[in-house]
Amino acid sequence: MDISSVLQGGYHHPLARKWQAQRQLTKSMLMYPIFITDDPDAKVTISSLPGQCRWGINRLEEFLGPLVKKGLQSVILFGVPLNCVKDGRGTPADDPSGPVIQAIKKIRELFPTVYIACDVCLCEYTDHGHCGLLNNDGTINNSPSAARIAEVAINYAKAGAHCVAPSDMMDGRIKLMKRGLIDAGFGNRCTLMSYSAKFASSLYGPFREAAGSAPSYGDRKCYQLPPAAKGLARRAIQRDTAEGADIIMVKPALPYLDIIGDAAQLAPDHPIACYQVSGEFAMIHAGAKAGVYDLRTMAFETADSMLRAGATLILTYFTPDFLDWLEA
Ligand SMILES: NCc1[nH]cc(CCC(=O)O)c1CC(=O)O
Ligand SMILES: [Zn+2]
Ligand SMILES: [Zn+2]
Repeated sequence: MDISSVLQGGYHHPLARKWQAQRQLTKSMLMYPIFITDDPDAKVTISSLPGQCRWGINRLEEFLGPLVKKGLQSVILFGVPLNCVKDGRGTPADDPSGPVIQAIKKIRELFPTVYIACDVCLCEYTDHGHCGLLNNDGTINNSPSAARIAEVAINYAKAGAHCVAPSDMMDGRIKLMKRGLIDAGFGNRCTLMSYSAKFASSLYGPFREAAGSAPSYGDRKCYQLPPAAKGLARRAIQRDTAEGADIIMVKPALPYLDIIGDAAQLAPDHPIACYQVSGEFAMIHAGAKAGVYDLRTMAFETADSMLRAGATLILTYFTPDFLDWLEA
């Protein structure tokens, strides 16, 4: 054989094969999305998300304690209010006695080492289920929506969140939120992670069931990106970087690896996050159950693809599994 023909042959040993990775999955790269509901004693399984539950704040010690022991370092909170009165402006989102603010305080008290991010959106809290405030004709009213969402984020920061992550997709929200955080004294105490390139995907179904956040009419296509919109995604990444986002996120992850690559190229000095969403998680489980592949092998293959594309942080429901698998 010719010298220049040898490629894989030079890396025959498993360790040498590991060195081919530019970046390897570590526990610090994992952020675990968790659902907090307003019945403090609840532990309710979410049938569409294997192994995941809605938790009440009195159960957080039992839920997170074993994971923290295994090396869990960060979570992102989603509120699932079932007993509150929803309205047009999503008033329950930052109710001081609501599940998110209560959970921030509880987790800080129980697990001071855990980094707490909060998803910021109104869809779980509005009576119409859309992510912002509406005009009379039912369309999204962008500016008051962005202002209300920034207000919610600041209240999460005040409650002790280390990171706020707006997933609503209103234009201009990052600038408003960064300004608001600085003015409220959180300029150096709260990270702003933007869901910059969030696509109108078919992969959010299990989440909407888990969070009770499906829109009561219409869809989210006016504010989330069309799946084919590479240019818009690139512009959104550049805009959010300029508006003060500290972390850029791409969501979903697996069908949008090229966008993760674009983000890494457009914001090379920022951490790049990607969200392996509920439908991706359910799909990987379904395939494993059908005997298409081994669950663990496939989970690592998808995570590796995201890191290879340029991600430095992965939001994934596989976090508890990865904590076990990375131990072995
Ligand atoms: N703003 C709501 C929100 N925040 C995170 C997700 C999806 C997360 C997942 O599917 O795991 C969604 C769903 C949506 O936009 O409809
Ligand atoms: Zn929303
Ligand atoms: Zn959201």
